[in-house]
Amino acid sequence: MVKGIIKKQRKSLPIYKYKHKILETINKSQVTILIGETGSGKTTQVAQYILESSLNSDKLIGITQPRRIAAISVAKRVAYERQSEIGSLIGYSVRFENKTSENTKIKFLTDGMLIRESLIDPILRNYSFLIIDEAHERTTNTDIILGLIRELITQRNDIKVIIMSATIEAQRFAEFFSSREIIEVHGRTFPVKILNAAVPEPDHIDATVIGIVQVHLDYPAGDILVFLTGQEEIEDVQAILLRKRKLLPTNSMDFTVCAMYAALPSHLQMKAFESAPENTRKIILATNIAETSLTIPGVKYVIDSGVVKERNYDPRTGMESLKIVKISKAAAKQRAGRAGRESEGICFRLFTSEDFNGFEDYSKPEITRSNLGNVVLQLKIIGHDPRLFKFMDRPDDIYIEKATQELRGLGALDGEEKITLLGRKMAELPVPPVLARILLASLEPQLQCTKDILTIIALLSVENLCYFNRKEANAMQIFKCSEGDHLTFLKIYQEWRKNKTKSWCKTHGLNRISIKRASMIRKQLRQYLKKYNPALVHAPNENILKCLAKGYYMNSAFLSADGTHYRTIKDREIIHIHPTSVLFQTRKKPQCIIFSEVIITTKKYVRGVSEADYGIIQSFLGTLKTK
Ligand SMILES: Nc1ncnc2c1ncn2[C@@H]1O[C@H](COP(=O)(O)OP(=O)(O)OP(=O)(O)O)[C@@H](O)[C@H]1O
Repeated sequence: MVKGIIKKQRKSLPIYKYKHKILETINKSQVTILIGETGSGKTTQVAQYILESSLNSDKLIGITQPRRIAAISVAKRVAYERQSEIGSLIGYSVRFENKTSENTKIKFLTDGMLIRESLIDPILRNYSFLIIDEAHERTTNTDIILGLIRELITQRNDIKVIIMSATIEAQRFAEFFSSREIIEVHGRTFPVKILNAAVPEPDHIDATVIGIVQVHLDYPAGDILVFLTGQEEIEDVQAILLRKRKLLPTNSMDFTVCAMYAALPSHLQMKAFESAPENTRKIILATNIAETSLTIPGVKYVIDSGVVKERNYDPRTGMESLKIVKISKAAAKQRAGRAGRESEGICFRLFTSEDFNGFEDYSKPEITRSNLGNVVLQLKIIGHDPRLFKFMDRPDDIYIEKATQELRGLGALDGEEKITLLGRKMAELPVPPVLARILLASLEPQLQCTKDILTIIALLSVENLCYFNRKEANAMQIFKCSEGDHLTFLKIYQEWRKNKTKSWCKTHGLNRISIKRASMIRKQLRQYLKKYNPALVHAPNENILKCLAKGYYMNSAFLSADGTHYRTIKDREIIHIHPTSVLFQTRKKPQCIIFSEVIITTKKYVRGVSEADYGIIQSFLGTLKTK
């Protein structure tokens, strides 16, 4: 009975009509470009078509996704369609979680995981088919994969590649791979009506809350998926909605709220896929991680704020900034595409149609605006020269030069830019090179501070550890350490370990979800370092600061003579300590600081700030000059 329903549903998808053509093209061409509207069935069907055909071999069909939530949820869906347990015929592999077995034939994985597999086996001999899904998203990892595959097909003529995208950039993908095989799949499952705001909304959060309440009160049953920019906004909107829930008319339907953002533990993200109790509407507050590939059962309405948080790196100053920017037309279409998957849907856009016309067609590929430290490190390990590597969109030379310089400074590359043993060890760790360097420095016999550094790195890997904007207490101030934020983080964690209750977190202004996630990351990082047998003992603060300086020496700054600001040591840029830092209002400001990140708003602010070990900074900068 279930099998019959599934069969019928699969046959009803627009892509089904193209099955024969797709298989024929894959058979005759090494690279196929497949373009199709959202919901046409690309993600769930193409790998199954191959599996069911005579093209199938005893090797794997790999299908990549830019995000882990998509890889997991789509794998589960395909396993369901094949009526098989997840992890057997259909599996997935994402960072820190591998659900595959000897029997696995279709493997969903994040593109980051496929890069990790390339580090070990550059010709990816376990695969006979590689499907790159959502290629239009152009994440850094997708772009590296595209470049690696371009190289790979010259070495393996037995591998077939399918590039899948929802947009008309097909021609560019085809040119990049010198392929003439483009298939366009027309049609979508169900129509989605688009309703635009009549006038521009001055505040996207207010507009979102009003929009949610209106849809809830005025529209028939069906869940609502809402796009916001980040964890903090999601938590704020969640709190407002829960307050408003008490004021709802008694005759109206109830609602539940769940969240979906990258820093939320997987099992909580997956809650969005569970159906709400009877007569209750599910409202899912998500970032753009819910933008592509996902089918969230029950969702009939999408509310699109029209904005996204974008990370940009400036190689001239070495600073990274996070800004809320308008989304692209392609992203708006993807967001709308999350409705209309099980039945007709509506997308409420909190921007006018004129606004939409002014959006860029696509957002700029991430690789052209990111710190390339990790990219250069990974390419070096696979054996590519980043300066000659064929990127689909080449980052400016300065991005590669800066990353190479940084890696040399960190000791990952030698004077001739060859990868060092330290560099190889750094690449094994699932954190950016600077943090990997700090973790490895903590193992040095004269520092021996791995226990504490693990905690600090884990806490730096989560967002919004403390609530700053609320009237309640804030853990940073309660556990303030005069040496700065990193040791304050450590103290917070140590205190939390003694008392992990919800109420303790609340009275200490601590975000429980974030600290629990940090604890999980800490455990996983500890696993990676296990082979070095670290002495897991507490270390003096001085050692911890020395260790941090070894990674953050490029992010160091001196206090100005009048004590009002700092200037970065490398580029003489003026920076200010962010008000959330414990060093913001301190009476005696350190002469020299290191910092974890820069936030550019009205001024250039630095966050995650600590007193620096100047001796170490000086010696590191010295080595950089002599190289
Ligand atoms: N978990 C699910 N539950 C119910 N239906 C699903 C599920 N996953 C997929 N579907 C159905 O299969 C259709 C095709 O989904 P699929 O993800 O393959 O499309 P797609 O073309 O890859 O779209 P997109 O690019 O938007 O991800 C959906 O529109 C929906 O009708």
